Amino acid sequence: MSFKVQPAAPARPNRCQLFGPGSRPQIFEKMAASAADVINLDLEDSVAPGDKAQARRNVVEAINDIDWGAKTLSVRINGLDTPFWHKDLIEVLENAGERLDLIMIPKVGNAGDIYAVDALVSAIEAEKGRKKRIGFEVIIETAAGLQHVEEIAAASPRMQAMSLGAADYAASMGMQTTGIGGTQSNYYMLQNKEDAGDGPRARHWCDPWHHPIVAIVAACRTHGLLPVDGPFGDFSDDEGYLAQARRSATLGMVGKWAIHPKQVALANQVFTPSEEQVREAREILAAMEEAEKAGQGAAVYKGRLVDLASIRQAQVIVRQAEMIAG
Ligand SMILES: CCC(=O)SCCNC(=O)CCNC(=O)[C@H](O)C(C)(C)COP(=O)(O)OP(=O)(O)OC[C@H]1O[C@@H](n2cnc3c(N)ncnc32)[C@H](O)[C@@H]1OP(=O)(O)O
Ligand SMILES: O=CC(=O)O
Ligand SMILES: [Mg+2]
Repeated sequence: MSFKVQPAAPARPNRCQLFGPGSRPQIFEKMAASAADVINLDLEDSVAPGDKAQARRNVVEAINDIDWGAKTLSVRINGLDTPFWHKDLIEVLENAGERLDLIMIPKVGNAGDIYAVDALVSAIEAEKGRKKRIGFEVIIETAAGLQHVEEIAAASPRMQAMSLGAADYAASMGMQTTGIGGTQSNYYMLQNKEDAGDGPRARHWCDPWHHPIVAIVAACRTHGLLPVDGPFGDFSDDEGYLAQARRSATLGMVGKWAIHPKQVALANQVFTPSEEQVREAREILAAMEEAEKAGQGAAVYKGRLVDLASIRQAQVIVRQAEMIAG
């Protein structure tokens, strides 16, 4: 470990973030009744430009009037390249009560973007005498955002989480796809001609999201934020969603967005450590306790090596399970 100890991420469940357009108030109560840990009321890309003003009013009313239970409540504002973002902040923060937890900033390109939002939010909080400090979550979904991911993670003490926005990321990178997340048909390795012989050549699909996911996880873990996987657009493909979520969980992400209510249970399933995973982690901790008593730093568990690093790995799973159980 470096002399600088890795800071802990916020200790709150973030397995699923359910999105809903701010211009569709009919679904807000359904969002509140869902099993998502985080609710994102959207003022950005799911709201048509002509509906932005009404959507702000809907969102303020929903924050003030709906019982959101123990959920983390977030509003996604418009990007800093639009004429909407400052009014999103002013109208929401001047009129919504203290129930609001987070502001989500999309298309963040560098730490200066966070600084600008922080300055405006701080001024409104001070003027209105807001008691609870609003936290920030951001979406890494542009080439610049990926290049500056670490400075963005470190940009403000308000920062709590970072998501990968696969749709805008693909557009910004010039990727040849209209799919939102998941497997991309043309991104594959082809078996060597020689190895295939006379038979058909096997294809192995690669993961085009691997690099940004790892970059986001590393930046988040370095600065004590929650790394989150973003949208999976084809909500008729449960298996595809599960596969994407499992890859993200394996790489260290703590949750994934749902852009349809049916995806909430899928995210919760993947990002809640299973009974089997927790049992095995506890057994490893017990095996290491025995090893320590015997004056050993390494032991054998189910025929494989476990050592002091295994304690840290097992603790990730046990702590995650305990935090979710409350
Ligand atoms: C891709 C880049 C991004 O930025 S993603 C984040 C921004 N996008 C969004 O917020 C979109 C969120 N999702 C939606 O607006 C809707 O789910 C879309 C995809 C349009 C589908 O809506 P719809 O055609 O009504 O679906 P459906 O008939 O299958 O609905 C079944 C029941 O569920 C409800 N529902 C729908 N969406 C939500 C939601 N987001 N949260 C909570 N409930 C939702 C519907 O009202 C319907 O309910 P009921 O069965 O009639 O009672
Ligand atoms: O905002 C999300 C995205 O995928 O774009
Ligand atoms: Mg986006």
